[in-house]
Amino acid sequence: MVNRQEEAQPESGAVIQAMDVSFYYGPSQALFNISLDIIPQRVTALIGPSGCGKSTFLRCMNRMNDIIPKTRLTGKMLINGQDIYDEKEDIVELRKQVGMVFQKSNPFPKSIFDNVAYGPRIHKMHKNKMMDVVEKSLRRAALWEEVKDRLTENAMGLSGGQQQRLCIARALAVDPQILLMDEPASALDPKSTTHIEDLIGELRKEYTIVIVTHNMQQAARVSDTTAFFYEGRLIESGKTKRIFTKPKEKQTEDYITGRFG
Ligand SMILES: Nc1ncnc2c1ncn2[C@@H]1O[C@H](COP(=O)(O)OP(=O)(O)OP(=O)(O)O)[C@@H](O)[C@H]1O
Repeated sequence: MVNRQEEAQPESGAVIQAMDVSFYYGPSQALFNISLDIIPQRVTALIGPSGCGKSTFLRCMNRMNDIIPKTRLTGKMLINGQDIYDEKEDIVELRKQVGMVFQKSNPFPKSIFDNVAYGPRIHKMHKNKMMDVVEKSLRRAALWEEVKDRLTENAMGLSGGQQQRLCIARALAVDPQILLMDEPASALDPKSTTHIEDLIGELRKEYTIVIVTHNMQQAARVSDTTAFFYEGRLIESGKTKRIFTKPKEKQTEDYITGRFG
């Protein structure tokens, strides 16, 4: 099997470079020799059937798998040319640079304001700047107008779609370069899903986004580049339009035409 990324070659250098990445949960190998360049300020969708390793690969990009005991990565994961698995890597800084949004929104049981201010406080941002950062982040997450008069209310009182946008605002508050999104809309109703997809369209102007999705229509709508995974292997990657219209590999074609998965 060949890892293809012909059209995906960046003009100006990849922001994330996976180089021959394999990943193990204890003795069980979940990823096999993945090499993929992620292009800055674009949306890259990771697609493939359940259990093919999409989330595992996503979590390798900010070392989120480190919290699972007995896991191991081989190969290299470079961000801006730096190996994030180097022993000198500062994990707190890494997670600031590479934000993450999960399938199930997970606001803290605190006020809307405190949710967004959480990261900036950890990074010791001065109190005077906090209100500006909270407003800017909520605006970027397209939530400000809905919550500006209730910032002190508990975030758990927001709707599911609002909670997910709050989690996006929380991730943006520390000014990341990259945003990882693991099925960010799969628990939401169609209207909230559209809202999140529109938001991704806006955010791609400023951030590099990698999104895991089960939903192929969603991948086709929101992403510039698509990478298809199958059984822990990267089968094919390239421009989304090409992947969905002229896949080169039979497994990709079978998947996008709904023959399996
Ligand atoms: N914490 C874990 N411990 C052990 N094995 C795991 C763990 N998480 C995932 N795996 C295994 O790794 C493989 C890849 O799983 P992963 O969740 O990355 O796939 P996925 O493509 O994101 O699937 P889904 O779309 O169902 O979320 C699967 O075989 C899964 O069982």
